[in-house]
Amino acid sequence: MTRIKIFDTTLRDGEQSPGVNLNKSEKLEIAKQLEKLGVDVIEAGFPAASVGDFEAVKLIADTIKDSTVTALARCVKSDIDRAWSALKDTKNPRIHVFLATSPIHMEHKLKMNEDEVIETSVECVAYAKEKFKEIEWSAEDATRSDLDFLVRIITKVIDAGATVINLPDTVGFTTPEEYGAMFKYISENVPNIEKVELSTHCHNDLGLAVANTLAGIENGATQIEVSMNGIGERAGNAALEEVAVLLHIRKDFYPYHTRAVLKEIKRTSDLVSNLSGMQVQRNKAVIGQNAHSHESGIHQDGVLKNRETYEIITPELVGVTDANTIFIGKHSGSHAFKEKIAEFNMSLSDEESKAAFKAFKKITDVKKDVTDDDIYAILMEIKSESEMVERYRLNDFQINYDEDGVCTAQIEMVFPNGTVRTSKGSAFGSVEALFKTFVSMIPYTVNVIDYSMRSVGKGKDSLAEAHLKVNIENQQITGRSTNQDVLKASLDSYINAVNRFMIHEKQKAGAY
Ligand SMILES: CC(=O)SCCNC(=O)CCNC(=O)[C@H](O)C(C)(C)COP(=O)(O)OP(=O)(O)OC[C@H]1O[C@@H](n2cnc3c(N)ncnc32)[C@H](O)[C@@H]1OP(=O)(O)O
Ligand SMILES: CC(C)C(=O)C(=O)O
Ligand SMILES: [Mg+2]
Repeated sequence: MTRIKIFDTTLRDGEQSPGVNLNKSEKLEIAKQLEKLGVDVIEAGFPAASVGDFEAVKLIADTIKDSTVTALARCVKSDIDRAWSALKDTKNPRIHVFLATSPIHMEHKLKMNEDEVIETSVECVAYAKEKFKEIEWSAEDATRSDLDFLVRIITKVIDAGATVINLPDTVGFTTPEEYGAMFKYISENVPNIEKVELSTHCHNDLGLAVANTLAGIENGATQIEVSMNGIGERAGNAALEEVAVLLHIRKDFYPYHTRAVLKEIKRTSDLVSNLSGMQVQRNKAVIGQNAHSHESGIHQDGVLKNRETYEIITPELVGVTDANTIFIGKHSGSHAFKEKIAEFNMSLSDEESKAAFKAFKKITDVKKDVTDDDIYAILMEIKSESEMVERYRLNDFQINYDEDGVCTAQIEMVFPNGTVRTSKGSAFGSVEALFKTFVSMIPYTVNVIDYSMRSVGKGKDSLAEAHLKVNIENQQITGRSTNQDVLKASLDSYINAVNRFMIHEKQKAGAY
């Protein structure tokens, strides 16, 4: 097994993501977590870029003990001096210098010819060698560079003292076959190549960053430059968590391993996402919210019988402790639904289970996220509909508005004991009048804590969904109802909360 070193560039290339700006204590916090994650090299920033970045690199360099700390510099003496001032007190200071080698960058950006690029690179590596033992030199835009020019310049920078040669796919242009071939060509044609370590640095513009990184590894790279959650310039860099988990999961096929502590992945990902403000997409490989969830009935049934039918990465492997592995939704089947019912510790007859599953499927057609609360409400509804459960039922209601804007509600209810009663009440709003009238008819003290309404679906015939949180006799209960009429949905959500309270009370008393 060949050991692959992880060079994390979350704090440098990752911070180059548009909109990301980390302060020095945030950067230190991330660096400490990267150290726990077991990364070999932390690229802490670009000290010449700003005073803040210089201070952050210095703070990280002075604090981190188990990882090498490095910083980026152009082939400019003052950049190298600045990097040295920031890094000199760390255990293994490494400088990372770079210069572009592609025709387009040399001609239009640097305005240098090939010989000048070689001379500048050699001079800067030699200058850096006066201070640093470890020098990484990057051929920026290597994948659009002439291979024989790369052979010439790499030979010279190794002679000047470089210890790591990085071949970046700066603009995410290459493909696995081509990137692998470049590493092979460089390994076979640079005469002094055995003196250095080869490194990948892949961008994700064509969605190939991880595949290209793997191709680099298969062709001689022993260091990979990656970032947490794949953040970085434009479409980002190869995602650390994806490559590390890939090498672990497919160790049957790839003879490589890293030092990454995989169970620290989730914590690191969350920290980077929170501090950078770059949210992780739900379907992101390895770490997205959906990465460990199964929604469709056939998959859920398989997973319930044996996780490995549809799961290659366990949530525990990457430190996910709160995975909703069986996501109950529109595509779920009865096996998964039964499993969910069991979580509520409620015994339902076969008839009741079938009715609950039918009601659940009906809701999934109109509601995007069916929560545990929704399922609980369905189960309560089913229970309360069964013969033995007494409950309040709405027969009819009316609202009248007078000239002063006062609303009067009239409600006709069937009581739990079967009697029918009507009552009236007034308020300045129709919902308030309904709530006030209903509460005057029941023997409980109720306080509304929260009431919200949202539309389900689109258009004028969309459904109104009312959510209510109330305190009944010192217990917090939620009520929910969906209807095309907002007032009916509101009143039903109140009645639903009171009925649920009554079921709770009966459950407590051991009635069922
Ligand atoms: C592929 C990458 O990710 S490279 C890293 C990119 N990261 C960053 O640029 C973030 C930090 N950068 C900065 O804060 C600023 O760009 C600084 C402080 C480094 C430089 O700022 P300025 O001096 O104002 O220059 P500016 O950024 O506008 O232009 C870059 C200059 O560096 C030159 N340059 C670019 N790369 C290199 C290099 N590797 N070595 C030497 N010079 C270089 C450019 O040709 C240009 O020079 P010119 O002024 O003679 O035309
Ligand atoms: C500075 C270099 C390594 C870089 O980030 C790139 O080329 O993408
Ligand atoms: Mg980059």
